[in-house]
Amino acid sequence: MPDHDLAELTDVVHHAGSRRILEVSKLTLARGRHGLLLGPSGSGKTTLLHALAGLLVPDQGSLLLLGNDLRSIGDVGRDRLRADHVGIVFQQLHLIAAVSVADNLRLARRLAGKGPDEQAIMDLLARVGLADRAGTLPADLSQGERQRVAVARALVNQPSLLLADEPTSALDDANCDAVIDLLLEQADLSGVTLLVATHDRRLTARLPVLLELARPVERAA
Ligand SMILES: Nc1ncnc2c1ncn2[C@@H]1O[C@H](COP(=O)(O)OP(=O)(O)OP(=O)(O)O)[C@@H](O)[C@H]1O
Repeated sequence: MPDHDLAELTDVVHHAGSRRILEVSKLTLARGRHGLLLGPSGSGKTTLLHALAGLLVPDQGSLLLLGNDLRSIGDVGRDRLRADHVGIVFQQLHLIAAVSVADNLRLARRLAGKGPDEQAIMDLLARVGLADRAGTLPADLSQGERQRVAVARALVNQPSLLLADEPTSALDDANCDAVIDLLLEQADLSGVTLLVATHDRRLTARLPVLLELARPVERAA
């Protein structure tokens, strides 16, 4: 694979209506360099994660993912790139409630156009401590266990980049540490680069801040 950065954003701006909700002059993500995207509530962290995942196209600027210009490759190209290279642990997790833990991982593979790989699915569930919960519905798990499923699902397609949106903000210190331990351990085991979007400054003790977003009111109109 060519030796380019994982992602490179330059002069990215995005609006919701007439409001400027994201402004990034420069962000480079290098392979293997885990880090934080830090900013207060409403500063555009989720918007930026969605842009990196090709879920939205920013109004202005350049956004390269593994050397591919996300602006010019179209919806199908962005879907393909995301399926092949990006895993996301959403803030609200978005597990599929109607199917089992293992089926959540199987579905993620199908949606990415990949065949079933039962061994990989069971290995991942074992890695996050859920080998014996494969047949359980998400509703019958604790919140911490559901988050573990979401991490396993985000890794099941062997992405290059693992994005996690506010994974710790509602947690006490011990659980905050446990979640960041989980993400770092699993990212390293999978050889994935981790980017955590958060307003939780406790995480600065664990990961370098790669980009700090300003409060919306501090941004130029
Ligand atoms: N589709 C949309 N329509 C209108 N406003 C939006 C839309 N998406 C985001 N916004 C606004 O853009 C700003 C940035 O939102 P975003 O969710 O990216 O921030 P965030 O930093 O992730 O916030 P939080 O930490 O609270 O999740 C917020 O003020 C939000 O209300």
